[in-house]
Amino acid sequence: MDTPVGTTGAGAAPRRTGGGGRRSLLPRRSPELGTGLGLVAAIVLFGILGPPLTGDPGTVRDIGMTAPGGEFWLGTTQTGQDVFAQLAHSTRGSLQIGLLVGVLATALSALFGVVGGYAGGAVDEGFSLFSNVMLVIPGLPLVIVIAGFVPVRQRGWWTIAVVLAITGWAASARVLRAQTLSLRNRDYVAAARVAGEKPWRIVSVEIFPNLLPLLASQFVFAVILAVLSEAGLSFLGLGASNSETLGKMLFHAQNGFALQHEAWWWFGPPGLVIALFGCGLALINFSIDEIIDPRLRTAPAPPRRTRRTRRDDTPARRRRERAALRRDAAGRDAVLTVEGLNVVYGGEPPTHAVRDVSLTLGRGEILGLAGESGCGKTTLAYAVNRLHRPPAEVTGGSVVFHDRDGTDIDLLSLGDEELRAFRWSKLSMVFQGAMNALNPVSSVRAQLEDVLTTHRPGTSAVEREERCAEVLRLVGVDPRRLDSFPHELSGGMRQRVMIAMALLLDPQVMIMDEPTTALDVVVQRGILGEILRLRDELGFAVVLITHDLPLLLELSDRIAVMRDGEVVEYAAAEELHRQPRHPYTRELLDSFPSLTGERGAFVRTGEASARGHTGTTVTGTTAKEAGPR
Ligand SMILES: Nc1ncnc2c1ncn2[C@@H]1O[C@H](COP(=O)(O)OP(=O)(O)OP(=O)(O)O)[C@@H](O)[C@H]1O
Repeated sequence: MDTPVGTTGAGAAPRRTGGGGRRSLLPRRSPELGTGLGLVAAIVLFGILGPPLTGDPGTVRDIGMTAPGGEFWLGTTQTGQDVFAQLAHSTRGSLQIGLLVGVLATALSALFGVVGGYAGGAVDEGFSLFSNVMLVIPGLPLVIVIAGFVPVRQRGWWTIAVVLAITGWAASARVLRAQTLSLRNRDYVAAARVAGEKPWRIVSVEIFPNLLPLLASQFVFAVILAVLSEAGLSFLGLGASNSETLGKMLFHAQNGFALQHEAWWWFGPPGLVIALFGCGLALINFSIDEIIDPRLRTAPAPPRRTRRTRRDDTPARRRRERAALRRDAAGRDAVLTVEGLNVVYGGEPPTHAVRDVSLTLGRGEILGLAGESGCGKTTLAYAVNRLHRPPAEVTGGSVVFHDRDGTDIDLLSLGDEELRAFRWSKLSMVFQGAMNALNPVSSVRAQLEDVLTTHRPGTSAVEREERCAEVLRLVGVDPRRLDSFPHELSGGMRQRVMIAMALLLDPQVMIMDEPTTALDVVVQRGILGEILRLRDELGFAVVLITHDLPLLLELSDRIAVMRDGEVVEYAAAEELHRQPRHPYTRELLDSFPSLTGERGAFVRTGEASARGHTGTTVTGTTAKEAGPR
């Protein structure tokens, strides 16, 4: 087992979380889903098995209207017909219509919405026009007119279903079209197009699966609406002639003066079945997203672990460690202290993504987090800022922010409102893939001003304008770009705008998670150079996350090397470069050869920068400049 190396490396040896166990493919069993499935399954079973078991619902008996009991569980109608048998046949009839309408309406909306949206041009315009026309025609009157015109003998259950489907697909098509237009421009669809995939394949393999949650809920909605609409039509005497339905039962109950005779068993059961079926489908609808989209399947929270996973957890040891952490900041006041942080993603099996990590960030320091993909860098950064979401859970440790005014803020115990006020004003974050983090339909001005309005509501319009222009200037973007929309900016400019946004409230710490990954080397270096300059100018501290160890060596004051969630080495960048102590660090450094064949063509001077930071300044070239890796 590797032991951590460095000044304050984590104390625990690596542990692996449970090996076996199959990942759950099913959504979390929620009470809504269980109840919904139970209700719908019971009604469907009743519709399937009921008719053969209950016999002919039309048999007339000379017993008149009788209350439930004895031979007839739900009593009889005026003509002595068995209400229970009628209910079973009517449930089957209504289900048939509901199902057919669901299938037809969903297919029509998918055809007009998805195909039109993807094809674009004249096809889209034609389909859109047709959908819009269908949308403005009032549904129920049209159904009544169509159903009224169809001769009674031809008005079978399928005719009613077709009529209901024709009048019920257009709204869904509009929603699907909008979603398809958005998906069409996603990178993975562009990649499929570039890879030469045929349009039908792109629609069915790349786009369609992403629309499934929407389609499924539209299907459910169409079924509910069809059952209710059919009941309405039958009640008006315009229902199917060849099939018993729940609506028809209600129609006959009304004609037989069931209400006046207080024969609740005649009209009550069909009404109840309609209501329960609608309820069941609505409850399933709640869970549809979770059933279809694996990203939404949150596993149950992992069992709470002990707050400390260290063997020796005595207060004396903790005091010693805290003192060591403070000493680590080497001449700098600490602005952030992370101690023994543990983060676990619950699931089957759980992933212990951050293990007992202890770090100190000095005021104005650039602390690099290095390590291969999946070692827990992003999870650590999110947990520090309390941005982690279930199934991630902080199972131990502390994160303390040491404010300029001398107060210590325990981040893990802040309430929601305090946390909202804290984030961005004291600790801001530039996210991985931040280029895409700007809202495409808001101007740069609106997005920057939004931050000021939220955190400093008292700021006047003029002050906001000045501050926004100032931060843009700081990051090297012309303030005239305030009125631009994100799509009018280059990737590098968008990234600079994101950094400007992170600077707006003059934070003391900035966490940057792969801030320049998607940019070319020249732009990347330009932006990182700006960050160094701004750090010197404004004095904020940076936690910089990247896979690029040479870059970290160049920019950071200290570097923490992570592996399997643990910090295995934590040292000054210079020291780590010259004398890597942990075999994994050596392995990482050796994986970045320079063109000259030597490890990284850096010449670190080790001099303090002009502002007195102990950060190491660099001359010469980086491995990145030296050539491709
Ligand atoms: N939502 C999640 N559910 C379960 N496990 C997750 C989840 N997100 C991340 N993990 C796991 O947590 C571990 C750490 O992931 P993390 O994204 O923090 O790594 P990283 O070092 O930032 O990787 P990269 O550099 O590729 O972004 C990985 O094993 C990953 O599989």
